[in-house]
Amino acid sequence: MPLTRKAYRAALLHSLADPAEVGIEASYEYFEDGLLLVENGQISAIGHAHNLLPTLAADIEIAHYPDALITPGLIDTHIHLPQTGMVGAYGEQLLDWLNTYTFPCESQFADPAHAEAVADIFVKELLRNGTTTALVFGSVHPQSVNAFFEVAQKLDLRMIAGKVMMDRNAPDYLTDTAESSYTESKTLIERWHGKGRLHYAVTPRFAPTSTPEQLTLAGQLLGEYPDLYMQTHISENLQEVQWVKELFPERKGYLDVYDHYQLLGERSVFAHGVHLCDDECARLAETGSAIAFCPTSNFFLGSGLFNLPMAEKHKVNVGLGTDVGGGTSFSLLHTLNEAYKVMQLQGARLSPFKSLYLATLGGARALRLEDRIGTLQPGTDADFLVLDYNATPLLSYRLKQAKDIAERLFVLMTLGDDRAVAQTYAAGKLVHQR
Ligand SMILES: Nc1nc2[nH]cnc2c(=O)[nH]1
Ligand SMILES: [Zn+2]
Repeated sequence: MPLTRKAYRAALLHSLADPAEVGIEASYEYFEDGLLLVENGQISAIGHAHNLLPTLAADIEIAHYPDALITPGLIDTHIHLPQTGMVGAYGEQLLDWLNTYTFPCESQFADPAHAEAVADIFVKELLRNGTTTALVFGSVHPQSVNAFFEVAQKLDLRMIAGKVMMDRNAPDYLTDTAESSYTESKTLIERWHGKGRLHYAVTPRFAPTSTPEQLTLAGQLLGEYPDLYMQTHISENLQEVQWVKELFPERKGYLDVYDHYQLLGERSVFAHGVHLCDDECARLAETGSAIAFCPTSNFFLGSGLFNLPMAEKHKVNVGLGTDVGGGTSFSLLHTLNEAYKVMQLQGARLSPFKSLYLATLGGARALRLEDRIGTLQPGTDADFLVLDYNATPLLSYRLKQAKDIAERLFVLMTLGDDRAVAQTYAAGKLVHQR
């Protein structure tokens, strides 16, 4: 294969570590006039332009963005493909919202043509918003995952997805059985897991919609293949938490249900966790499990405020999730704007560098992919964004008032959204151009 090589000159910013662990200053690296060298889909060098330019071959192509910021691609650790068409469903909290809007909307995925059409829109929307990796819920229908992976494979994206397992407490038209969910998941794993940059996630929707038999088989699947992911929901809404107590009275609490069925582990991601207690956070940390923090969804569905400081205290890995369609935006920039307010309402702060971490390296760590994505380190996949400082007149004017990169970053998160994403690159290829 011929060597492809290209250089990108711009301001460059990436996380090096969690600010909660190393302090803000040691948590990031910033080059005001930086150069990123990409070779064969991977980053091969990063540094100051004045240091790297003299080392480049004379014929190398250099893209220069004097008024833009290059960051790693954003990582969405929780989103639902089949809810693309129902963002903004009015008036309900979680359990009624599922019955009134979500299940009927997801039922449309019985039609493979519908699944293909929505998968196409969904992936375009991810890339338009600068999301290069997502952990994705399909519907109960295997074709939802097939359609998604087909699109992702064509673009050589690093993506993780799974078919929902759901064999009770949902309409008959949308349930599988413990046995069928096992065999259908297995077929999808055989077809997709580890193909290129694709990974499979065993996906029991949440404890109330799975029988003990189904949860047992989900745990069994995880033991059968290496590096499989597990994704589900936990402790999002108080009525939901109460319902789980009634359905599983023999268990200590919500997390203990999943623990009992061996669903915790280093590649397990639990969405929301708004109402988790200290002991549950400690157990998540002990097992290396992660939480997806989904602020726009928690506001929209009136679920509550996620306690990020508690997760930090226990050293639980936390990523950021849009949770579309309970969440209201595909934009992780917009999601960070809301995350800041979640912290404000609890008398805490979310620094711009912690925000950057959550949307990039923190997400990568939650997914155990930090050696591949989430930074601009040499040797990692060239998944990155060009954020345009002049995307809108207000953004442009406001950024000119900003004194340093911390303030510019915070303004990008407050005023920025899909409009700020000028280009998205995946494995070194341009996959979105605004
Ligand atoms: N936000 C959200 N919570 C859930 N809990 C179980 N299913 C869902 C879902 O689709 N969205
Ligand atoms: Zn969700």
